[in-house]
Order: sequence, then C-alpha cells, then structure tokens
Amino acid sequence: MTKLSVNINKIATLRNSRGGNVPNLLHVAKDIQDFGAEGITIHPRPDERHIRYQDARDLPSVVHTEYNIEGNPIKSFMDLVLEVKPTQVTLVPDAEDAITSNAGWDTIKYKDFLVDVIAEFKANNIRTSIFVDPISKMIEGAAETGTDRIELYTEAYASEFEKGNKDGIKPYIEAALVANKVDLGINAGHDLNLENTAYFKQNIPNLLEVSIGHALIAESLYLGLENVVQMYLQKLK
Ligand SMILES: CC(=O)[C@@H](O)[C@H](O)COP(=O)(O)O
Ligand SMILES: NCC(=O)COP(=O)(O)O
Repeated sequence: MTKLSVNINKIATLRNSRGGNVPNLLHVAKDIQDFGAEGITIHPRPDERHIRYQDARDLPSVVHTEYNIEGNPIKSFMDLVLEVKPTQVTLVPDAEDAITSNAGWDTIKYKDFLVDVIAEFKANNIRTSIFVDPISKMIEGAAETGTDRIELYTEAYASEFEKGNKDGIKPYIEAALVANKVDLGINAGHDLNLENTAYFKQNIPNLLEVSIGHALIAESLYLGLENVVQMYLQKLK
C-alpha cells in the first residue's frame, strides 16, 4: 500500500497572488483528506512565496492524516518543525533562490550534519526522511545518518518517462533494492503525475508514500474546468 500525500504549495501560490484568502488553504487541506488522500505535504520556503510559516502552524487544526513538512533544515525551519511536530519531516538541500527542489543530499559529504539534525527531530518523535537521488552510495550514506526513510527525487524519472523512455525507472529500482536491504523506508516525489505514477509504483518494491503537488493541482484544474464553466453558464441564463 502506497500512501498519497498531497502537496498544497500551489494552493498557497494562488492564494498569495491576490492577497486575500481564496483559495482557503485549510479548507482545501480538509477537502483533500475527505476525498481520500492519506497525507498533506507542505514545503515552506524561506521567502514564504507559497506556504507561510503561519500556514504550517495553522494546518494541524485540520490535518488528521499524515502531516509532512519538507525543507532545508536551516535554523528557522528547524524551529518551526520542532514547534509544529508534524508526523514527518523531509529534509531537502535546496538553495534559498531555487525555483523548486533540484537535487538530493550528498549523504556522504553532509553525514555529520544530517546525523545531528535527524537525531534532534527523532528525539522529538518526528519521523525523518531525506531527499536523495537514486544513487546506491547515497542511499547507503542515508542509512548511516539514522534517518527512518528516504524520499527518492523523481524528476529524472518523470522527464525520461515523458520522452517515452521507461528505462528511466532502472536507477530507482536499484536504489529501492539498496534501501530495502539497509532497512530504510521509501518515499518518492517530484513531478509525479497521472501518467507516470502507476508505472513508478508498480516497479518500486515497498514504496510507502508519494507526495504530489504541482501536477495534481494542474490536473485538478484541467479536470474541473468543464464543470465550473457549465455552472457559470447556468448562472448567466
Ligand atoms: C521536495 C520536492 O520535490 C517538493 O517539495 C517540491 O520541491 C515542491 O516544492 P515547490 O512547490 O516549491 O516546487
Ligand atoms: N516531495 C515532492 C512533493 O511534495 C511534490 O512535488 P511536485 O509534485 O510539486 O513536483
């Protein structure tokens, strides 16, 4: 069984573009869970361009499934996560000015740093996951940090899949086999969508969770537009 955690960053992007509270992030998070999703993911960035730190504090009032907070463990992020105490924290080594996450951790170079950060979160009963590329030695390095899980960075898979190359899954299968061997739980995410998610799931042994945001929100617009346009036409009769 693979859990779906919906990343709601893009709902906050849309809300922030007008300065008001439409769409209402808490309402959307509540609906997503009512519709069956098993988790809510957010990735507050230091510039708060989408999720604000206050959103992270407000969401526990409605999130009754798994609450996953992703981000680079700079001091303000660590303080926030330790205050909010989500189900899971996913550590992502993204630069402050990155448009989106664009690489996994070098778990060998940053081992000592990761060991300390992970120990602090685990001491506070927060499950830990670290974002990694599908490279065997990075998975083995992840196991040395004490993390509970890894999140496989799926951008490369998604981009190969879009080109029609299903072999893009191969490094992920190898990485998953290593993770299984060293007893790390496996999550995955980034650019997963309605086209490529099933094939990924079918091929990755013991995939515990996927977090999906950008495509899922875009697909919700595509699939919901006809209904809403028809509803407006009714109003205008
Ligand atoms: C780690 C990861 O892949 C996601 O958190 C993704 O980076 C979403 O963040 P943005 O919505 O800011 O692109
Ligand atoms: N961890 C990945 C995530 O939360 C969503 O990534 P994306 O679907 O927005 O690319």
